[in-house]
Amino acid sequence: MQRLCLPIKVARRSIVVRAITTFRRNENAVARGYRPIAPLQHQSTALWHSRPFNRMSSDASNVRIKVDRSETAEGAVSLQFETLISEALSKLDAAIDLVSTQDSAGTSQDGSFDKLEHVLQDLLKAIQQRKRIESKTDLDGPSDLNISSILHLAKSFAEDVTVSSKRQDAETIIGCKANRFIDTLDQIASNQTSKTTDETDINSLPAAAIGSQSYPRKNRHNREHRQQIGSLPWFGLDIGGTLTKLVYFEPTDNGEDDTEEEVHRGQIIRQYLIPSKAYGKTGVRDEDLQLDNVLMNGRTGTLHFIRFPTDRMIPFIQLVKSKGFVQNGTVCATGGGAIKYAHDMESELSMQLHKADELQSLISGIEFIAENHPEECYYYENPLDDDNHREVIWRWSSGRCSSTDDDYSHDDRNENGLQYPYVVCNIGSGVSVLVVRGHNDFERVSGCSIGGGTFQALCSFLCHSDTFEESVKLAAKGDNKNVDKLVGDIYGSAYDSIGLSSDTVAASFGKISSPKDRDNVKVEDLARSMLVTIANNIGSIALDVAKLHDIERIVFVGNFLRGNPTAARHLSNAMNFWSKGTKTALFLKHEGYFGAVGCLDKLVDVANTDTNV
Ligand SMILES: Nc1ncnc2c1ncn2[C@@H]1O[C@H](COP(=O)(O)OP(=O)(O)O)[C@@H](O)[C@H]1O
Ligand SMILES: CC(C)(COP(=O)(O)O)[C@@H](O)C(=O)NCCC(=O)O
Repeated sequence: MQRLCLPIKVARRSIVVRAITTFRRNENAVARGYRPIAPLQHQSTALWHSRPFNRMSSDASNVRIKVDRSETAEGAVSLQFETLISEALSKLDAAIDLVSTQDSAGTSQDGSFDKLEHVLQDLLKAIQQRKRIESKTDLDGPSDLNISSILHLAKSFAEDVTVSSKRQDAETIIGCKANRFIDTLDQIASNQTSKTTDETDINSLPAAAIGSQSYPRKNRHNREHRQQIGSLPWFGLDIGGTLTKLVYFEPTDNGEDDTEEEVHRGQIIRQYLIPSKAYGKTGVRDEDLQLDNVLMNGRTGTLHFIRFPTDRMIPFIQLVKSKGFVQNGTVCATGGGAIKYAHDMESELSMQLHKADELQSLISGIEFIAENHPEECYYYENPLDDDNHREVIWRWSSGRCSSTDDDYSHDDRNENGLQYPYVVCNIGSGVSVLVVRGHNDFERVSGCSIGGGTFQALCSFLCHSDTFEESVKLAAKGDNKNVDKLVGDIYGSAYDSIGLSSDTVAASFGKISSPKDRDNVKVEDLARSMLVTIANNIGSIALDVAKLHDIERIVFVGNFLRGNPTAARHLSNAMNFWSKGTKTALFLKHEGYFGAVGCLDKLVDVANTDTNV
């Protein structure tokens, strides 16, 4: 297999991307049966449309490219792979050329960038912040929405390619990513072009992803596209068994096509939400999790993260009604409450709730945040060492092993990042365990009713702790060894022949079975034992799944982990210990918010199809 490399050279307003491209020049491509779909102005590279590829991407398995050497001749595999890469990189190259040509101020002039990722990030910023393309260029080119979207995709694609190329199975992985990348570009292209032509077949469109002469220059924000995906404001709501998570997308781009009503309602929402971090007695905005400059459904904005107990859902609906937050807006909801409260919400708020599947939203949300927040993921070093444990950022997408990450750049674990396949273990009220094999390719393979809800309920009964936060604090102070019976308590030492150290828990709560123990036990120790019991149980289920499916990385999410490093450290230790270091426990900073983000990110799908779960 040829190895993919992306040496990037940045000179004054000229960006050269070199990679494996079998036909970067028109003649070669034509000779191989491909036809240009969008010759670009001001640049040497045309966009190429690959009919074989498009057939593949529209078939039922379009989320995965199967490069199966046993069924496919080596040459055909390479050709297919090279075609994908070539096409993707042509588009990437085209996007870069297009923007660098148009960006006359040249944000990439300083010549100091040596990584594609940095170049693209700056170009993206240039587009988002200054909007110069829209007002000052004389090109009848694509809209800023188009360019931003393409750059966003190009950026994450380029990063993915850079990282994936280091892996042995790079061919398959990059094939998948290329497929997804091009699919999405095609989707953007058809959204863009649908307003100027009745043609829906992408192959027949002269004005594909970028470089078209036929885009109208007015209405660049593409009102039709916006209407398709729902009016502002955009809210994602995950109504869970214990907590409701609300994600609000605050647009920060110029929004020139927003209606007066959308602008007005946005102001009302911002006045209420943004100045405060707490709403009533139970609503909280997690300001530390706020994400700025996020591109979502073609708009740039800030994501705000808010939560409140689900048992406050009815008062919440009344609040939303009294403030008039969502009239004509778009609310996408997931979680069990999206079904349970659908009637109340729709009738009280005179709106239609777009419902999305909880687990699908969870995975979409994880992947969306992965692309937008390079510091999202971390793991623990020395998890149970009170003095020396350390959270280490696991760069799983953008910025992985960037030059700013010297500490980790030689660490293989970081270079791998979060790539398919991975296991997700969601610890909410209950627990779901999923295997994620690729984009849109996941399966819930296990679950367990002993989860975050169990922890808080038992702490409430046994330790009289009224809140989750109090229970977590108690557990952090306690010592489970005073409550749990250890291997050492039974053997007097380790049980070496089966690999059990003397401090391994042999029987949870096993030391407090007599009445006298009961009287002496401290609530902190009880809370800690509860936490360890639950974490070990969940860890064992997640690990079994990882072993069964031969997957190395296990990502733990859910609000049981919110402000609860003790639990995360125990989970980490359990993974290390029981897998003998072959599996890694990863944690995500937006712990319980992925479902809400995912259903918001799926705005296009849910608004169009009105998914019923
Ligand atoms: N403020 C809180 N109130 C109640 N439970 C909380 C709180 N913060 C974290 N938790 C923990 O998070 C769990 C709920 O997690 P979450 O991911 O929101 O799941 P769900 O969707 O089932 O509500 C609770 O069972 C509890 O263990
Ligand atoms: C039913 C649920 C998906 C609901 O999600 P949650 O509100 O707990 O986040 C989850 O609680 C669960 O998977 N429970 C475990 C069910 C079982 O497999 O035993």
